[in-house]
Amino acid sequence: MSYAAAALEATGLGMSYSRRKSAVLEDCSFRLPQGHICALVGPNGAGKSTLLRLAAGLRRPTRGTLNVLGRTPAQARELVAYVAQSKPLHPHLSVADTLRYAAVLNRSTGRWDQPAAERIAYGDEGLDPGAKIRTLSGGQRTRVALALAFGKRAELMLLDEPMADLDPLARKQLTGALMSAATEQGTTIVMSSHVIAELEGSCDFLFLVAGGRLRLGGEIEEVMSAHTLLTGTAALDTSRQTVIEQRPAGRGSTALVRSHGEPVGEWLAERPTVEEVLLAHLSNTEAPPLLTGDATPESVQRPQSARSQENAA
Ligand SMILES: Nc1ncnc2c1ncn2[C@@H]1O[C@H](COP(=O)(O)OP(=O)(O)OP(=O)(O)O)[C@@H](O)[C@H]1O
Repeated sequence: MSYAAAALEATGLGMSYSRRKSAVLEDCSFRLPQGHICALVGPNGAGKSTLLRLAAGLRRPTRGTLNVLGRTPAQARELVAYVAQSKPLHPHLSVADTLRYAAVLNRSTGRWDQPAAERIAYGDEGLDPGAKIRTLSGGQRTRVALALAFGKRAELMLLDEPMADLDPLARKQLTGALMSAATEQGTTIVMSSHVIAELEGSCDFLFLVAGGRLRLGGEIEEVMSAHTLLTGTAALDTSRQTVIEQRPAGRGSTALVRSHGEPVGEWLAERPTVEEVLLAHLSNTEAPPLLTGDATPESVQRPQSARSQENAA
C-alpha cells in the first residue's frame, strides 16, 4: 500500500458543538485515498454535514486530527471546493456575475477554469446567464453552486447532498461531470446522500456514519465482498459468521453476515446489494465496524512505535 498523502485522513476525530450535548462525531479514524468518488451515508443527524464542514476548514474538531491532502484543513482550503446543503449565494447577482466574481476571488490561485464552470451552469439546457440568483429554483441554485465548485478546479470536492433537488436529467449530467473530473483530473469527490441508488452508479468508495461513529469504510467492491446474504433454516455458527442482521424468511431466516468460513448446514449464499449491506448496518449499530486496508489511516495500520523506529533509522 502506498502512503501518498490521502485526500482525507482522520485519527481519533471527535466533534461536539456544545459541552452540554453529546459528541456528534466520536473517535473516528479513517483514510480516503486520492482519486475516488466517495459516498458519505448515514441517517439524519449522523454527522455527515459536520464531517464535511470539518474537512472544509469551517469548523475545528474538538478531538483528534483531520488532514486534508496532507495538510491542515485551513492550509488546504485553496485546493478544496465545498458545496453546502444551504448553497449560500448572493441573491442580487446574476448567474454570469456570480461566475465572474468567483473568477476574481480565485485569481490568486491561478486555478480558475471558466469553461468548466460555464459547462455546468449553461450546458445541456442549463441556466440563463442573466438570471438573478434570487429568481432561481432550488435545483437551479444547486447548479450554480456546482459550477463554482467545478470552476475552482479543486483537488477535493466536498458536496453535501448535491443531488437532492436536481431533476433526473440534471442528476445524470452531474454524475457524468463528477466521473470525468475524477478520471481525467484525478479529483477526489466526497458526496453525502440518502439515495443509495444514485450513489451506486457513480461512487467507488464508501463511508457509513451512524451514532457518531464510522461503521463501514472502504472501496465499495471490497466492502460488499466482505459480506454474504445467507438464506436457510439451520442455526448459524457464530464462530464462522459475524451476524450483522438476521430476520425471519418463510420457515427459516435470512442473515447478512461477514463470513470467516463456510456456513454449517444448508444455506443459500448470495452477494448482497449495497442497499442490503447499508440497511443491515443501520439497523444494528452494535455490529462490529469494518474498515478495509485502504480506508485505515497510517496511524492505525502502523503503531506509533514502528514509525518512531523508522524515523530514528
Ligand atoms: N451549528 C450547529 N450547532 C449545534 N448543533 C449542530 C449544528 N450543526 C449540526 N448540529 C447537530 O449535529 C448533529 C449532526 O448534524 P449534521 O447536520 O452533521 O448531520 P447529517 O448527518 O448531515 O444530517 P442530515 O442527513 O439530516 O443532513 C445533529 O444532531 C445536529 O442537530
